[in-house]
Amino acid sequence: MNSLSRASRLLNNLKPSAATASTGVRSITTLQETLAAQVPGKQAKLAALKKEHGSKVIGKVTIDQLIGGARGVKCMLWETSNLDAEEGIRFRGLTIPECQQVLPTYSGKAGDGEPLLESLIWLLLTSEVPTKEQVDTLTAELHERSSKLPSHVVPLLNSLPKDMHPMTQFSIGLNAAQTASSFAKAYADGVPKNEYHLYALEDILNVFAVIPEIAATIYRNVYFDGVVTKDQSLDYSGNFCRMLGYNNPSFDELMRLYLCIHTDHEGGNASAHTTHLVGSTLSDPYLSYAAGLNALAGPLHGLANQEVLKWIQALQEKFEKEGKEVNADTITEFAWETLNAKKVIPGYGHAVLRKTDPRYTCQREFGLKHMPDDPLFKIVETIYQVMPGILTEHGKVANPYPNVDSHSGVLLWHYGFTQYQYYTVLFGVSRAVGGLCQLYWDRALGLPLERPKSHTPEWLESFAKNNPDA
Ligand SMILES: CC(=O)SCCNC(=O)CCNC(=O)[C@H](O)C(C)(C)COP(=O)(O)OP(=O)(O)OC[C@H]1O[C@@H](n2cnc3c(N)ncnc32)[C@H](O)[C@@H]1OP(=O)(O)O
Ligand SMILES: O=C([O-])CC(=O)C(=O)O
Repeated sequence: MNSLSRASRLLNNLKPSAATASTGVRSITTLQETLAAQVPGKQAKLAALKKEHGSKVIGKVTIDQLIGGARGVKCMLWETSNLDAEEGIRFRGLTIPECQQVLPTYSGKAGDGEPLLESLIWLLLTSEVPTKEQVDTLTAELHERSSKLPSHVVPLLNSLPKDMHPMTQFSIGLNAAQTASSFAKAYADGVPKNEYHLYALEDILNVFAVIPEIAATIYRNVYFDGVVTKDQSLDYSGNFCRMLGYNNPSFDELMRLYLCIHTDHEGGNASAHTTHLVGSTLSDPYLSYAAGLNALAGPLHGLANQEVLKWIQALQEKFEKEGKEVNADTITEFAWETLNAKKVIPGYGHAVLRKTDPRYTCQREFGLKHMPDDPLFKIVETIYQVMPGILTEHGKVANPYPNVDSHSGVLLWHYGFTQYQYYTVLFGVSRAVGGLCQLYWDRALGLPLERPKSHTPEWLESFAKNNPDA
């Protein structure tokens, strides 16, 4: 088969069945059609930018930055979101409150409830705010694609030791699902590079579709009976909640909010960057995002949400034993013990943000609305009152304010979701969306292998010696 007919066959396969009504008349523009219309223009724009301005200097790099984890070094193209140190994240230009105002919700009315994850997938991929009808077609398509989880994955997950960390299991599960990759097959078959994005999109939508079952199987296996029950009459998040074993409309709303706000945080964060880096080698989207999951599993990144709960549990345990109340004074005492032991306060600080994370703020607002009297919610509120002052006094931290991980666990705990070792898996279900929507554009724009330059300490010493005024 020549590559043109293969590509047009793929495009036909990609059209969601729900987009064509039972009459066979297509009434709305599908996700694939929207993207197909955008790709040539975006490719041309990027080529023009490179041609006209490619040699312009946008920054310098100091030795501090080279040693210090490349903070602030501008070296990555990222379409889907942008992070401002003061304001926080914007998804395709929209802040979180703006997304909450304009994106379709479960009730169908924007602003009435939390946005659907499918709305955000559409927004991040296309930069357009979808209609509820468009979102519904995507929900139906993802439900249909969920059958593409290879049959060996659940038995493999069932065979894993229950005490293996849920993130390790998640990574194994997604790596194992890679046998279904269309991208890997297409590459092996020798498709031309201008078609890579078509196969990448196929894989990306399939990853979105199958990861709830991987994640839910891990949860049900490790903590319960291993039984996963779907309800595909619901949206992506609602169905995921049923698969996890939760059936509470308020928890469904929390999960919609949770899954939307954790999706994307521009390109430099470790999980997104890893996905982008691994994808740049033309590893397929399954392998690329499995690598991203391994980055998310680190305690300075996504694992911090479990560490926050662990920290609060240890705090409660200590003062209960001592017969003391958990209040501003005891929290301050415990925070100083942590800092003096040269450990971090989980959920505080950030590599880019210099103000309270708006993802913290919207979760706090959810808490104020749904659980203002919850004892753990109140502890988090008290921590928020004292911690910025403590960290400022400590004097090392560039940002003394809370990040997203500081609040997420407490909200889950309120609904009885107390298995905090699992929390980062939920983060991983959401982060797939940001990392992989960008990976689609990486391939559509033909971005090259990522390969920055490193230097030895000897080179740096000699550079510094020979360039006293640099
Ligand atoms: C989804 C996310 O990934 S959000 C981040 C989740 N991670 C956490 O919440 C873990 C706690 N926070 C941290 O460890 C850090 O703030 C990070 C990793 C998020 C950012 O790291 P950096 O950009 O290096 O932070 P910063 O420039 O403020 O670090 C300066 C010093 O303050 C320390 N510091 C930063 N945050 C904290 C904190 N919460 N508690 C104690 N010390 C801290 C750093 O360890 C560093 O110490 P060092 O000079 O001895 O190495
Ligand atoms: O931006 C970062 O470095 C970390 C973070 O908050 C995220 O990835 O969500």
